[in-house]
Amino acid sequence: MEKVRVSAVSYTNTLPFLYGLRQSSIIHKIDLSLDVPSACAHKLVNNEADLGIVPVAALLDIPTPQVVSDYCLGASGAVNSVFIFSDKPISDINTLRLDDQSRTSNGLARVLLRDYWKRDVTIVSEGKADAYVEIGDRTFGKQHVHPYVYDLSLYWRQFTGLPFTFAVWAANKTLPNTFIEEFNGALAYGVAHREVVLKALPRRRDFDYRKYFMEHLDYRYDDEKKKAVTEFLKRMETLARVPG
Ligand SMILES: C=C(O[C@@H]1C=C(C(=O)O)C=C[C@H]1O)C(=O)O
Repeated sequence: MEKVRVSAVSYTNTLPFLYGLRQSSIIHKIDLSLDVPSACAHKLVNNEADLGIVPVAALLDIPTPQVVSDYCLGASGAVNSVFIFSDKPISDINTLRLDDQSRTSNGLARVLLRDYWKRDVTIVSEGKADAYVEIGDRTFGKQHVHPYVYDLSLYWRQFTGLPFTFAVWAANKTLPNTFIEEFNGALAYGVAHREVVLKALPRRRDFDYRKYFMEHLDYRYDDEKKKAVTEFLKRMETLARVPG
């Protein structure tokens, strides 16, 4: 069999998955690339990869996405790495800049603004804005940089009562069952060995990696997270397309 082209997210949140894949013989059966989430989505949509941890917002652009795993990048409440940062309260912002590394969180910010905060805000892809979306490691330790900080999966929970799913392991084609089972087993191993991954991370005063891996991120793709995907995509589909 040809190697399966796999696109994984290049952020800390994915390290447990990478550990699992690298500890397994599956690593010899894949061509692994590490990409920011928007690039991962682009690869899956354009068939430049076969399998990836796909931002759920991009599932709308893949003709027949096949979710292959019981693991995801999700959160049951605050995730501590997906924010709207602002110098004004949400009630006063008129413009929002999106994060070009994101697909899902950009959509989540817009859904929450419209449906939860009931705000009609102009979206910009670049340049100056009253507030901005930012995701991933760049946000670590940044909660004190701006006076207003909104952790988006926390507000989603307050709005819907549901956890949130940012990205799922999905393929854009049917892959052999034996491969999927082995792949999923490797992911499970990685999630079960988060402590080992934690030991290799540097200590930082302004960010608690242990809490991030063990409490904020929730890797299980369970029924509530599936419900969250359905609910989120239903709302996302009704957003106007923005350039970029
Ligand atoms: C929790 C996170 O979830 C992510 C956010 C994504 C998005 O906004 O498209 C996609 C994958 C995840 O990396 C994060 O990046 O910090």
